[in-house]
Amino acid sequence: MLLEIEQLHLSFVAGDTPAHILTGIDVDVAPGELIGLVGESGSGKSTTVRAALRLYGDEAEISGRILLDGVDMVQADATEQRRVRASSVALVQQDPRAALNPVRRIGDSLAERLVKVHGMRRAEADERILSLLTEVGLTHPERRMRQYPHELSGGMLQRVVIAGALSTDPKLILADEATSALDVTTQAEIIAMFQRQIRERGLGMLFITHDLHLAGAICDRIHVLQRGEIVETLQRPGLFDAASHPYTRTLIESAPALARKGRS
Ligand SMILES: Nc1ncnc2c1ncn2[C@@H]1O[C@H](COP(=O)(O)OP(=O)(O)OP(=O)(O)O)[C@@H](O)[C@H]1O
Repeated sequence: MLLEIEQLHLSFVAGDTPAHILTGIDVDVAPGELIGLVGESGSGKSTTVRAALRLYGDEAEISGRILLDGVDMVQADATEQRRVRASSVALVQQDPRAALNPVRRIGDSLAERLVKVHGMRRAEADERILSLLTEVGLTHPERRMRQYPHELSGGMLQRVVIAGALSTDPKLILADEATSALDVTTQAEIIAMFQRQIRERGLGMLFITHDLHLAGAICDRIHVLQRGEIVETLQRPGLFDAASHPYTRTLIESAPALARKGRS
C-alpha cells in the first residue's frame, strides 16, 4: 500500500478553543489506484492531505495512523518525514503559480530539486525535465525551460508543475484540486495524462476535488467527506447507484444535468 490513513483525527489548537476538523478518516491508496476524496469547500480535503504529509506543526494535534510508502508519518522524526516527502510522494495543488518561483526560469526551478535533493548532475536533470515536459504535453519544451512563469498560461504552468512532480519518480501523487482551475479541454488532457502515468508507471493517486461527477468519471473508489468525516465510500461497479447518504445524493443531484449527461 502506498498510503494508509487509519482513524485520522485532527484539531487545530491555536487560540482558546481547539477546532476539531477531521474525525476518524480512513483512506488507502495502492499502486495503480486512482482514489477520490470529494467534498464541498471546507469539508477538510486539503487538511487531510496536509496532515498526511505532516505539513502542520504545533498548530495541529493529530492522532491515528498515517503510513506513507510504509513509513509511519505520525511517529517519524522531521528528517524522516522530509525524506519521504522528497522521495515517495508529490503534491500538486490548484494554483501552479504558487508552486513556482516567479523570478526564476522554469528550467532552473525544476532542475534545482533534482540537483540539490537528488544529487543529479545539471545536464542529466535538464535532460530528464525536457523529456517530462514533452510527456505532459507541452509544445516547444526547450523554449519553455528558458521562460519565466508569467510568460505561460495557467494550463501550461500546471503541466510544468506536474512535470516537476513526476521528475523525482514519486510512487504517489496527491492531486489537490489540481485540475479545478483549468478549462475543460486542458482538464481532460491532464486527467488523461494522469491516467496514463497511473497505468504505465503503477503510480497511485489521491484525487481531491469538490466535483463528484468528475471523480465518478475517473476514480476506482470515492470517499465522500462532509464536515471532516467520511460519510460514504462509493465503489465500482455501481458507484453512484449505490449512493445512499443524503449528502452524497445532494452532491450527485447538484451538478448541472448537462455535465451529468456528458460524463455518464
Ligand atoms: N491552519 C488552520 N487553522 C485553523 N483552521 C483551519 C486551518 N486550516 C484549515 N482550517 C479549517 O479546516 C476546515 C477544513 O478546511 P480545508 O481547507 O481542509 O477544506 P477543503 O475541503 O480543502 O476546502 P477547499 O476546497 O475550500 O480548500 C475549514 O473549516 C478551515 O477553516
